[in-house]
Amino acid sequence: MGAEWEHVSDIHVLLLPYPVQGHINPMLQFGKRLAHIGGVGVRCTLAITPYLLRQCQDPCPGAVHLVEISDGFDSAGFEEVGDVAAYLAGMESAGSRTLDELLRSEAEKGRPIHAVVYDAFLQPWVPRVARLHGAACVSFFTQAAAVNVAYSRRVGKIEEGLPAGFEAEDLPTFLTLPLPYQDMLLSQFVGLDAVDHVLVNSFHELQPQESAYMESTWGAKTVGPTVPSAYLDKRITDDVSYGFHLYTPMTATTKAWLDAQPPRSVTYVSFGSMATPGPTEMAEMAEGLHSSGKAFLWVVRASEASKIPDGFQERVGGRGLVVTWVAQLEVLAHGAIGCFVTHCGWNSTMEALGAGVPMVAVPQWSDQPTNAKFVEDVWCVGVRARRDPEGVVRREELERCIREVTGDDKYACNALDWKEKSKRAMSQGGSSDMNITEFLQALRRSRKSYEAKPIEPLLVGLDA
Ligand SMILES: O=c1ccn([C@@H]2O[C@H](COP(=O)(O)OP(=O)(O)O[C@H]3O[C@H](CO)[C@@H](O)[C@H](O)[C@H]3O)[C@@H](O)[C@H]2O)c(=O)[nH]1
Repeated sequence: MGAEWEHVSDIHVLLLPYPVQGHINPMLQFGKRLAHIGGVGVRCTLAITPYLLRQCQDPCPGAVHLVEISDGFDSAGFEEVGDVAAYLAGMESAGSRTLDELLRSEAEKGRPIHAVVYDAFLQPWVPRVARLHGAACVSFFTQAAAVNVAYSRRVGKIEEGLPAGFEAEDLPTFLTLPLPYQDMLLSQFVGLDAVDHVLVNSFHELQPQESAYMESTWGAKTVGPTVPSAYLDKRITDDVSYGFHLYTPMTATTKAWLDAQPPRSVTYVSFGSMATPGPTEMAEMAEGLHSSGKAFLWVVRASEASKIPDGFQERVGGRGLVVTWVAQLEVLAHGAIGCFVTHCGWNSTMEALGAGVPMVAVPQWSDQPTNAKFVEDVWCVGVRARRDPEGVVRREELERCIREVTGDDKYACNALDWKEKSKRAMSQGGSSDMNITEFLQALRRSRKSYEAKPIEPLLVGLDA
């Protein structure tokens, strides 16, 4: 038993994200917060696939320890595997086996895992294994409460009516997702009544009705936004980034360029870590940015770069900077940023709210249309770009949206309001802070029953 691990009240929490950037960030960040609030008595360990561990060149997970878990594809990323069904099946079988090994080996090392916080996308196979080891099972939702509620009611799969004020285009895409994804989204709720805790990366005030519904149905608690402390409450002094970039951020180039721009003059454009807009939409976006007349910083991942029109950078000169990845939180917090053209991934959406930056929403798929609906109509912190009959956001439309958001102060004012509310939720006594504290207290209480539970052989549990 190591010297760091000698406290009678010690709790060991294993964090198990779905292995993509937009799911690793919130889970790792939650672990850092838990370790900070829990103090020396709480150890947090994040389990990551070997492939992603290699891809992240300089991890800075703060107080969180990193360990390996396999998804069955140790030498290839999800993009190389390509086949969604094969990937998800491989992840379940290799993941179950290596999770079992990990839980055993940590117990043998004298630091047994008392709780497994796992991505809701990994329901129900993670709890099946975790329970055999007597660990508390904690399902962690990385998407908005409104989206989770929509999926749980299968809205979009069966026509059972739309929520008030919602059009079909505002719902999470469901029927257009590949079948294995549809199954995964519905599986989030299979056996959810039986897990020990349900957490949501959001804060109550953002979607009060939907958060209350999740709380009354599954006892779900909001614990977000899981954004590094430096951008919110500033309680964790060295917590300045997520600490697990899967792509290398071009921080120095970006900062030098932004520093030279006037306040609130730059349009920041990023579609997160997964979106792959078609070549036509990318070309339209390029022309829309050009014709908006504003300076812009555009993140185009290396895999998407071929879709940028030839000679584009030369044509726009110093007015635009195209980069392959940035430290997004730093960019959003930079005074030069005036608006954010975003695909409305849930992390990007909450990061923009937390930074007080208004948005132009260009949702692509999955939960993003619903997030865009909230951006435009509920929080009024931006506008949504509309697609033409061919399904493309044209240059004129993008230009119109950028001009609207940067030309009317109401969007920036509303965004600044949400910045304060985000900060308050995570500050001492805020809604999410209290939920995290209560969660920790519950783990401390349940540690006793953990000690009483015998570990069963894995095969019995998996066959059941
Ligand atoms: O140059 C960049 C671009 C992005 N990011 C970060 O990458 C994350 C991206 O997350 P998100 O905005 O949620 O987008 P996706 O990567 O697309 O996330 C997936 O996961 C999310 C959470 O489930 C969903 O909401 C999205 O629809 C889904 O595509 C954010 O934390 C960003 O700060 C960077 O650090 N640098």
